Amino acid sequence: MKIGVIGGGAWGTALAQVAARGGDVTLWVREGEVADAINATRTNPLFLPGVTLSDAIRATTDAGELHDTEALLVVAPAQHVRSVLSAIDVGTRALVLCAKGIEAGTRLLVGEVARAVHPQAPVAVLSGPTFAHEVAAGKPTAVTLACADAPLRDRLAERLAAPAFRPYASDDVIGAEIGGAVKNVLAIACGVVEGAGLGQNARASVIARGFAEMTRFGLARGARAETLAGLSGLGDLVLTCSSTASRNYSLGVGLGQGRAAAELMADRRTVAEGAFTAPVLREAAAEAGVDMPVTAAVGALLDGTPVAQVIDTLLARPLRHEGL
Ligand SMILES: NC(=O)c1ccc[n+]([C@@H]2O[C@H](COP(=O)([O-])OP(=O)(O)OC[C@H]3O[C@@H](n4cnc5c(N)ncnc54)[C@H](O)[C@@H]3O)[C@@H](O)[C@H]2O)c1
Ligand SMILES: O=P(O)(O)OC[C@H](O)CO
Repeated sequence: MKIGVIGGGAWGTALAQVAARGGDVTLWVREGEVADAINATRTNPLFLPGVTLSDAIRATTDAGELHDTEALLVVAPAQHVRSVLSAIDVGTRALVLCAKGIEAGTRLLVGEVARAVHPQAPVAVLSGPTFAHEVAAGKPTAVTLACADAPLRDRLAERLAAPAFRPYASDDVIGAEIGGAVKNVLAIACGVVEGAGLGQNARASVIARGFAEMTRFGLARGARAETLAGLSGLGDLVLTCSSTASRNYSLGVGLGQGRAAAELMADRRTVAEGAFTAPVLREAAAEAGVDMPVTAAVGALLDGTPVAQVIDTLLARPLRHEGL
């Protein structure tokens, strides 16, 4: 199975490196200088510095060069998945969504966006605790690979698997997507706890209560609890809520220090998906009648509400039962 990768950021490049262990890979990238650097120097200095890429990866800015691939890993940022996919003749080839987020305006998960743009294409989701630089370095990593079509899922898993890259099969596509989208917002919240100096107890509480709200939202959208408690949900939540290697957590640290979201987001070339997901997740939760106080707090901070006021509002909420 020849693999195409759409998106030459850190994660697209790392996944191209994973797929290149099993054969040739065509990597579509948006920036000409990134394609040139990959083909000429076997590096992506803009988005994944310090990694020597496989000779089996060919980078291009011409989506037409994806024509001979059988499956496409979609790794553009969530807000750009629609425009990027609209420019590609996908047909009935499998689309493996690897971005984590919810589209603003439509409130669609990226898999739902893919189905809307290419209704003939089968959809899978690859998600989990996966810092790109660790995957590219060959460090042991496990992911959820969710797809309703079991034979296709097995073929994809066999094609991408390696001793240090273990896909775990699931048929809960929506659950895998919701975990990845929501954890980015919760990672911002954990960064705020760090930036505001609120302590380790508070961070653990945000992880646990954040997981409760991820689960409430997921169940309301038809996800299964076991998926949310797996690699793509709790696993990724723990990773990104614990490390400044997470762009979302780092953004939260800045917000917690009282810096403005606009200042923190200005001129950045890398994506912190939680900043785009938080407002749309807040809307989706309200629409579904799901209480998501941590998400609401992150949304308020991104809107410019002072950090002390946001924390006071969270802590002043009425006492409640711990269950969902
Ligand atoms: N980096 C990771 O460790 C990691 C791991 C798992 C999942 N992801 C997810 O993968 C997705 C891509 O993230 P990344 O880390 O590879 O990106 P990145 O931050 O490394 O790079 C930014 C990407 O955005 C693209 N981009 C910018 N403007 C664009 C536009 N107008 N249209 C289309 N593309 C545009 C750039 O070409 C580049 O590919 C995100 O949803 C992210 O949450 C990232
Ligand atoms: O750097 P972040 O916060 O975008 O996290 C990257 C991945 O999603 C971790 O699994």
